[in-house]
Amino acid sequence: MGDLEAKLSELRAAIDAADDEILDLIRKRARLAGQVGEAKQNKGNVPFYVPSREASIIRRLLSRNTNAAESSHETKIPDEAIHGIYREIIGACLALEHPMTIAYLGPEGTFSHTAATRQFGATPKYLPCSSLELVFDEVEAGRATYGVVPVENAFEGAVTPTLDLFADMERDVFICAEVQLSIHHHLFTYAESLDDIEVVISHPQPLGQCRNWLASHLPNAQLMESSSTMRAAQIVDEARVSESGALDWKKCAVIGPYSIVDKSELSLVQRNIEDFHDNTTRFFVIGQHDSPASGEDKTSLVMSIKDEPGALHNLMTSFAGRGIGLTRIESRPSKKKLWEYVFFADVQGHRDDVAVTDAIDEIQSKPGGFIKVLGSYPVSKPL
Ligand SMILES: O=C(O)C(=O)C[C@]1(C(=O)O)C=C[C@@H](O)C=C1
Repeated sequence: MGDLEAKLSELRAAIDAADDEILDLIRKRARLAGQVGEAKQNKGNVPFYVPSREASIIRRLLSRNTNAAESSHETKIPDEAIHGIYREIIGACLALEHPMTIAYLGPEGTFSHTAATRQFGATPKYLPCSSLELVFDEVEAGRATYGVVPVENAFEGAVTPTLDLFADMERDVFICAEVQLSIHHHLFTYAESLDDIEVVISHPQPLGQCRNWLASHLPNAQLMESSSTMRAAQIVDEARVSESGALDWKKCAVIGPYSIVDKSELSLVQRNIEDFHDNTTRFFVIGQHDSPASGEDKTSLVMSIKDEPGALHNLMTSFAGRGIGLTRIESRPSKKKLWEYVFFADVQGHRDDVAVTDAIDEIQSKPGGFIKVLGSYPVSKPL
């Protein structure tokens, strides 16, 4: 055996021993989480999923990892890796405590699916839904334990169908976590060259997020909207199989995630066509409860006030006067009266914080004031 082989086999034996220890510790962790689950079960009506606790665990480990790298002068294990490893471990422990079904805008492979698996790992059962409305329905009916829905893109703005579902006062779901996902779009087609592409199909958000690229590379292509990116790939594949002629599949292209390569024979012809390379979409995890405070939280609200000059300013003073920062404000038509609006706001802090509670109470007491707390949840970082 050469020197290299001898060295490698010694190191690999040490890695095997380390892996054994890691596995034993994961098993120990799962047993402890199982005991937490039993305690909750005995108490009844206590959520198994606690986003604030998960956020605290991950924040603590990220800072421990940074400190360990600094004090040992070793290369730091990237935050994304620590995050991914622990999300997977915690997700497995959670699913052992209680079976989880996670609804998302499908089919499999959409960005919503990726956001869901980033949050809950590979262990739960995933339930693809053909519309955002169905994701809400599944959660409300209890057929899904949680749902994952896109809420806004950093460059394209609000996912308005999601906001409209939250604005529906008949809906009874809470936001319990947020997930921020880096988004890269790719172009897929059966066409021989870009010159042959006449139709580009995707969800309206990716079409908007690639607007400049499309204008300069496919200026004459017709843009066709689909319910999701993966559905766009299915539409072209269905046209290819049926040869119905309704859609000339050889002249179509699709914009979507890399996962299309696993689900379709479409060729990936152009990578990273998003207009902004730090393109990020924010998703909400919805469920039948929100999250306890984690120490660094946001609260999402939907509100309205009497329609008069300065109405929005009047709403804002309740927060600003208490030093509560706003991280997002969005308006949507109320759909009750012409030119009347509801406002969506994300504010810093938890709904149990005195300042936030006071601001909410104050808005409620203003003439025509209405406010619904959609949920408080831990602040997340883009991944
Ligand atoms: O601490 C809890 O309440 C648990 O249920 C344990 C645990 C974990 O694995 O650490 C699992 C799921 C929860 O979402 C949070 C944490």
